[in-house]
Amino acid sequence: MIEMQDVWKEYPNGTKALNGISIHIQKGEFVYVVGPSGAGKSTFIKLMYREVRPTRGHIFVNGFNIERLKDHKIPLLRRSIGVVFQDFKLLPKLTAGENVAFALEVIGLSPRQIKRRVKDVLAQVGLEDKGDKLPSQLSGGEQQRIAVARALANNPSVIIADEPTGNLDPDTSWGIMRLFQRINDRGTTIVMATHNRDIVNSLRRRVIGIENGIIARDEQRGLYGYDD
Ligand SMILES: Nc1ncnc2c1ncn2[C@@H]1O[C@H](COP(=O)(O)OP(=O)(O)OP(=O)(O)O)[C@@H](O)[C@H]1O
Repeated sequence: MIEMQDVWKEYPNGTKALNGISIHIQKGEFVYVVGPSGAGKSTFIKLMYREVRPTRGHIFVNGFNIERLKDHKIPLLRRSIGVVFQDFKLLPKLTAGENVAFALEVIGLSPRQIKRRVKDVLAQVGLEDKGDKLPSQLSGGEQQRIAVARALANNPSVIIADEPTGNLDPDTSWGIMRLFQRINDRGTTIVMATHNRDIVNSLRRRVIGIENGIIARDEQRGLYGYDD
């Protein structure tokens, strides 16, 4: 499902972000990516949806060969992956429902199919009654739920989340985690970079620790393991 073979990433300014990463993540897994600031977590995650390209190595995601993928095939890859960010990245002038619909309109569904799918994913995140609100009219936790609904819209086999609880208070963060858990229970793979020690130590799952651009540890039911 997600495989990296000896992947290196050096940014154009010479920063060596990843120095030989090999990893295999199977369908249905729930994986935390942890490590000190600047260790390479975001780079590791961005490689999966080809936001950045590896300097060398091989990456396969959902059957796509990432480094060989032609530009016009990138949307196909991204439709098979839902991405959730720390700062939600909702379009501010669109309502919650329109933000979700936007992810669907690019794939050519009919207006009726879009409407039904938007309703369905908003219900999955518990916000079926907030579809008409603008992001600015929603709390941080609600905005993140809408972002999760948008990530779910195309029924992806993987959800990739980069610090999804980083801007949320503890209670709201747990609400988002319960949502990810439910999504994972239905078979969707979750890869989540996080600095949230409490969550990693309480909701025990596979932990991949990245330090200085390499995999320092990879544990089933691991712990957070850092003091930050
Ligand atoms: N676009 C870029 N150009 C140059 N250097 C970059 C770029 N993006 C990241 N880096 C550098 O690559 C290294 C790894 O960064 P990355 O964002 O992957 O780390 P991280 O583990 O996600 O950090 P954090 O926990 O602070 O988000 C850092 O030294 C960072 O400064």
